[in-house]
Amino acid sequence: MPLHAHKEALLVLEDGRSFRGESFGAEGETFGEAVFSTGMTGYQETLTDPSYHQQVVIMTAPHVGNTGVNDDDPESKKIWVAGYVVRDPARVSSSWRAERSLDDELRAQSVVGISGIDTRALTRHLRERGAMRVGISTVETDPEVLLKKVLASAEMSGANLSDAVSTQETYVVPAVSTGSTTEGPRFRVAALDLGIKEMTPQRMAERGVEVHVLPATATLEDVLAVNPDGLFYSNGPGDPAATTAQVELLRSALAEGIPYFGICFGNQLFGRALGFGTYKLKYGHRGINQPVMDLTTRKVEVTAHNHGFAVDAPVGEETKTEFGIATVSHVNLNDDCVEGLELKDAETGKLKGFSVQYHPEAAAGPHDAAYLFDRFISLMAKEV
Ligand SMILES: NC(=O)CC[C@H](N)C(=O)O
Repeated sequence: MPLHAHKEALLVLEDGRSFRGESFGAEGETFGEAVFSTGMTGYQETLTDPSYHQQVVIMTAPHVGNTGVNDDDPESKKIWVAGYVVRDPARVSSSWRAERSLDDELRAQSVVGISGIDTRALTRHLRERGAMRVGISTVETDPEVLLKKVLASAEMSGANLSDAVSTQETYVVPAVSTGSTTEGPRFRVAALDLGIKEMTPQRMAERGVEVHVLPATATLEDVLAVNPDGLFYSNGPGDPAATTAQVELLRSALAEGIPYFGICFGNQLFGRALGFGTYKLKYGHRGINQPVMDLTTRKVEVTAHNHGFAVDAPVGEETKTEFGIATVSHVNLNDDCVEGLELKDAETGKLKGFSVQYHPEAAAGPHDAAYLFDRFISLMAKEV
């Protein structure tokens, strides 16, 4: 599966810096927020993560596409990245699982990319100046003209993107059978799809949970109609500060005493529901090698991340909220950013809800944080 003969492509950042390379994937023009991912594996999972909607992903690993594309690894039904930047795409796919080449897949899904540019220089630029808008074009050769279009493109700050990625209809992911014919699912969870990855309901289902995945527009009545043992909020694209309806829904659910677990966007919205603010990180965390400390056990996990925003909450302090006592449960050891929250009943000290900014469901790994799904089970079982 050799690469197609490619024409020239141009990448222009919002601050005017430009790179010339070759077209990779589809030809055309695309715009989004330029972000870099440090993952060396799992490019299919990255491409199909709905949280990357409206983001142009730059891979810091220089050689991407080696194992081609298969139909088993995607985290959703399509590629969500707005554009893809790879230093040196693999010319040959080599894996018994490969069904197509990455180049062909990007073309088939009309995803515009660029290769052959100095991705290290581009990454260092973003690390110094911060995430910013970018344009990639195979039709425009004048950087000045492309820059004007970049400056007119949508910004990530203030973006509400949940409806664009969420399911329209509720669907059920059944609990994986335990082998016993009499045993039904252990728990039922209402999961709000803000851009959910397929691995998430899967990780719950294999622990005996029946997952009802609800649209982002679901109301409290929709949640209660599931008669859930727990409420879950997924990862997803956009600015948490621009999301109101889902924060209100979560506050109503907490008032009803429904146990809560949130991942990534679900951590940010939990923070907002508890009264904390959120802010945009300079360049965010994206990759599969971020060190996070669980402040209760002092254990460090190596974790998968994809976030550009974070919760502004005090570390090492208890915050009184109308729902109970909130604390920061996890921090990132690279930049001390809040990576998890916990809510306990003010009188009994029992856990009422928790969330993490990173990805316990991570495919292709690491799996250090998978214990958090067991913790959700314990919470629903009222063991913690
Ligand atoms: N993966 C996610 O859920 C991302 C959350 C949010 N959109 C952010 O960039 O921080």
